[in-house]
Amino acid sequence: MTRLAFIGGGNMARSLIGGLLKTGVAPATISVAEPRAEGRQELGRDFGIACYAENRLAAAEAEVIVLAVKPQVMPSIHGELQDLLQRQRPLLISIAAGVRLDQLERWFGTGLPIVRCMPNTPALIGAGATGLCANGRVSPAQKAQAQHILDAAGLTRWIDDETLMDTVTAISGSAPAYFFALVEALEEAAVTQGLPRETARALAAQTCFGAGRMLTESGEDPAVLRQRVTSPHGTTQAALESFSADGLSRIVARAVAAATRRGVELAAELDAQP
Ligand SMILES: NC(=O)C1=CN([C@@H]2O[C@H](COP(=O)(O)OP(=O)(O)OC[C@H]3O[C@@H](n4cnc5c(N)ncnc54)[C@H](O)[C@@H]3O)[C@@H](O)[C@H]2O)C=CC1
Ligand SMILES: O=C(O)[C@@H]1CCC=N1
Repeated sequence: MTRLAFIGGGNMARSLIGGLLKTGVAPATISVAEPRAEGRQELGRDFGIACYAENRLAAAEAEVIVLAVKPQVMPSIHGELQDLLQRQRPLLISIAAGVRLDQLERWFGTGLPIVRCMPNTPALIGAGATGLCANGRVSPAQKAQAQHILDAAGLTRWIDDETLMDTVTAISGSAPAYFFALVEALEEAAVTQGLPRETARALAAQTCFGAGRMLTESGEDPAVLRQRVTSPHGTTQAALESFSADGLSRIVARAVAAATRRGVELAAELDAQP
């Protein structure tokens, strides 16, 4: 079985590890480096995996290393791993938003096989969505290996043009938060009208779940599903007309552009570092 190390044991590493274990991957094949003692304790307790304070200890013997630290931390971790990486030549998988393949090659070594990917937190329950992009050093077998790891987290799609990875981040990496925000807004609106909060939340959350399942399981166009809810001159039409009058499409397009731009900026900020 592939030996897998995570550098950084935060939210996203938890989500990916949770997804992997649910598909039957043995806990003994996964190790994590996490500087926070509390984080290590939680990961060990929840998943039964080996946790280390030092990156080198977690990465020792790994065939695949998942870089799961914040983009700003990425340039600072290569020093401690460099000789190990040159000796072991593992497949590196970065999940950091914005961080480009050429930056990873510069920091970790130009000869290394590297996959840049963008998963999302529903990976924790196997319902994630991940875009992946490989550098020229990644062999077909390693590509399959990366896909296998991310398939455990849910749906995967390869992206040929790396510049589109920031768009992927904007429409799936960050997007669970958009749906959570919509449910929060629905809940608030219902509470304002007098519905008990618990009832409002349960109804809104289940509706989000149901709509998501219909979208992914029916194979039908979202517009068709929308039309089926929308009776002529009914309640849904009234709501959709209100959304339209307030410029929902424009609001969403602007938000996606802002997230995409922020991905590009994150990489530029790292380029600007001494
Ligand atoms: N949270 C999300 O929904 C998603 C996050 N990402 C990306 O995943 C990466 C991690 O994000 P999160 O898990 O949300 O952040 P997080 O802050 O929860 O996790 C990062 C972990 O790295 C640890 N860390 C800090 N310095 C370290 C070092 N020198 N060596 C090893 N570990 C170190 C921190 O203690 C922390 O537990 C980011 O690059 C982010 O862009 C990608 C997709 C979705
Ligand atoms: O907000 C962020 O920067 C990270 C990347 C995608 C989701 N969370």
